[in-house]
Amino acid sequence: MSTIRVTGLRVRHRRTLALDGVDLAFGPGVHGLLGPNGAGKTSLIRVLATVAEPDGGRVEILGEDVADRGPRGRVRRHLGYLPQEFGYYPGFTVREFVAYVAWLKEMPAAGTDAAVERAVARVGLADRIDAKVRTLSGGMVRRVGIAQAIVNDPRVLLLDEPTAGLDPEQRVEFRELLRELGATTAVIVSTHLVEDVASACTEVTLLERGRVAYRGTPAALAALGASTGARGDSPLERGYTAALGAHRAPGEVTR
Ligand SMILES: Nc1ncnc2c1ncn2[C@@H]1O[C@H](COP(=O)(O)OP(=O)(O)OP(=O)(O)O)[C@@H](O)[C@H]1O
Repeated sequence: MSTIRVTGLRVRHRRTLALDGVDLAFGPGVHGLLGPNGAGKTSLIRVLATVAEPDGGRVEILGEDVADRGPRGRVRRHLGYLPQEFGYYPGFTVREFVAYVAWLKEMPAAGTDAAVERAVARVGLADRIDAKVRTLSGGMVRRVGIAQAIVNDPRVLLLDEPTAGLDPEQRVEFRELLRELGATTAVIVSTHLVEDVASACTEVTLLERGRVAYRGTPAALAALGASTGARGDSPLERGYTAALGAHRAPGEVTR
């Protein structure tokens, strides 16, 4: 059984069809979500995070249909979510903020202190745990965002552009953490950086204008680029361009 199963998913924002009948399934592993601006990545992640309701289709997470309130509440305890724009309380310390999220996720109070310390240590901020969030750099705040997403040891972890704002060293560390988490968790990461996909992802889903343009391993995507002679500075970039080109109507201009 897949951890996440999405069938015929449709999401509309006013006149824009952000997701147009998407069928996808995800199990444990690190799943990279790629696609041009406006492809529908954030719309998909928000529906999976149960913060947005779809306009059509079905979303099952951990075997539960999240359209129903009861199952949705149960599923939320097993979700971790880092939105693209992540709101936090600057006056809280790292410890207070992550503990607050643990409380929101209805974690049993007894284990919370240890879980908060563990999550903060995993993102490399143990020495700043009692610092106020407002005193941290942008990259560190991003790591606090990741800590709050993993504090409940989620079975489904949804990260919307988590590497934005991280420096190269932090990115390398973050990818290691992703690989570790992916061993047991269904991790879905949207990113514009093909390097994130190359090194950390077990599978790639490429969205384009609300549809799935490609699904496969990073190696298969890179191979696609090699066989078509598409544009790009790395094998994966060439694969990305080739997959988009194949999905678009013939003769259409590449954005
Ligand atoms: N609140 C909104 N109101 C109107 N249109 C929206 C809204 N949110 C998204 N859209 C539109 O829906 C489409 C999909 O947007 P979405 O943010 O899901 O794409 P994305 O792949 O995450 O893009 P990006 O890479 O730029 O973050 C786009 O055409 C976007 O303009």
